[in-house]
Amino acid sequence: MFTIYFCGSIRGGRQDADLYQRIIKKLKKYGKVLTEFVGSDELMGELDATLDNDEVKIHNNDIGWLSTSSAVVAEVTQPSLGVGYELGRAVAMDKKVLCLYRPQPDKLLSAMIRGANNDKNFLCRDYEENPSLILFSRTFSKLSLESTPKPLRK
Ligand SMILES: O=c1[nH]c(=O)n([C@H]2C[C@H](O)[C@@H](COP(=O)(O)O)O2)cc1CO
Repeated sequence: MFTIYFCGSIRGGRQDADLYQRIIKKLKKYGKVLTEFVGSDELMGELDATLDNDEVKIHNNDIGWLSTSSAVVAEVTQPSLGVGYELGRAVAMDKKVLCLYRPQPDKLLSAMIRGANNDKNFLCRDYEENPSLILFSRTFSKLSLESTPKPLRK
């Protein structure tokens, strides 16, 4: 099953939480979103309770999901240490990554994120308000095709 690890700011600031929820809803058309709670304070509260509000458990649980994910999608407009950390770990795990950024003068995107774009397995894309399904379908068909093993020639 195609699984997606979605990253979005939590302690970095929740002003884009509704947007995360809308993105997650669209992502669910392509596969299972492992971190649906990032768009919902209610789901996050439930998960935190299952993990005893223990930060080591939260961290290890997330890294476990990250390592099993087929692709990582991050909304990076609202700066977040946790999202930056997840992206670094994702690159180290050789994951396929899509970063989504809404350009704005008071929230400039880190060069460590935009500069990681290689138009191959780390994509960084600017967008306005709602990322289109076309962007996801292009990205995921590219990412999933690339990760599909090719049949061996006889
Ligand atoms: O309680 C949490 N649970 C959790 O899964 N995270 C992960 C998911 C988010 O993509 C990312 C947000 O990091 P931050 O809280 O530094 O903004 O970290 C972050 C927190 C809080 O730091």
